[in-house]
Amino acid sequence: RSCCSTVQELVSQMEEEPTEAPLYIHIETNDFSYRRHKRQKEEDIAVCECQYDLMDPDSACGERCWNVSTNTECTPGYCRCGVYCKNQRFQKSQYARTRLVKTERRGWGLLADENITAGQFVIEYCGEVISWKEAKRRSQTYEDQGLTESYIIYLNADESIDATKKGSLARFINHSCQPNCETRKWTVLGEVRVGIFAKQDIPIGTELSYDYNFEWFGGVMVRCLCGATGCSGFLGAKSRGFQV
Ligand SMILES: C[S@@+](CC[C@H](N)C(=O)[O-])C[C@H]1O[C@@H](n2cnc3c(N)ncnc32)[C@H](O)[C@@H]1O
Repeated sequence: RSCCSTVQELVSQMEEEPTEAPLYIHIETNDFSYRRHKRQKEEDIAVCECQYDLMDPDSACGERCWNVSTNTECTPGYCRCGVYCKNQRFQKSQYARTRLVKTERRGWGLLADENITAGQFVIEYCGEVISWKEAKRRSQTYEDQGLTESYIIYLNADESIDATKKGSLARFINHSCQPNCETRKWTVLGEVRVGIFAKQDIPIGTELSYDYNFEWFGGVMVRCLCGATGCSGFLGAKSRGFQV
């Protein structure tokens, strides 16, 4: 189980071991048990024009890369920058260092465990990729089971990501009406994936947050405890999950 460990195993590696660690299976790529993983056709591979120049390390796929400008990762073997390509962050799980904490009134949360710079890729929101219909069914089941935390977010018009039972540490990022991170969709080897990116410089030790209003599938109505001025009052009050 090189890529999968329970959170108990992860927590036990931390210096201060919190009590009652949450139960879920830790994964670092989306789970496609529900449908087949799409196979990228060769003619669909987006190839950029970047070429790595030893004298100019910034020449490897960066801000000016065509693929970066369209939120598409380069495909290994098709990028002339080879091992120097900087545009394979999801594929290489190039996450920022983060740490799990128990917050006072919002359950678990995730802290920056290093200084994070504006625009940096923080972590991928991984979970089970399921249909919108299945997301609706599971959301009701979880609610009936008395689960107060909700971990389902939108992937696209037809599909959602459910990190309730299987997910990455991104499942612990709480909502804020004045967040320091945001979600962004990237196309990686033909599949759309969701990343959490820093909206601003985030000092080490700061709790990470994003606005659930845009991506959250919702669950039971939860009063927002983010404490921001202009707080919308409830979690995901404007999300599509509450409007359907
Ligand atoms: C994706 S989980 C976040 C991690 C969660 N705190 C945990 O302990 O696993 C979303 C849930 O966290 C809680 N939550 C997140 N942000 C919150 C906020 N601003 N105010 C109150 N509860 C919040 C809610 O119960 C929500 O359903």
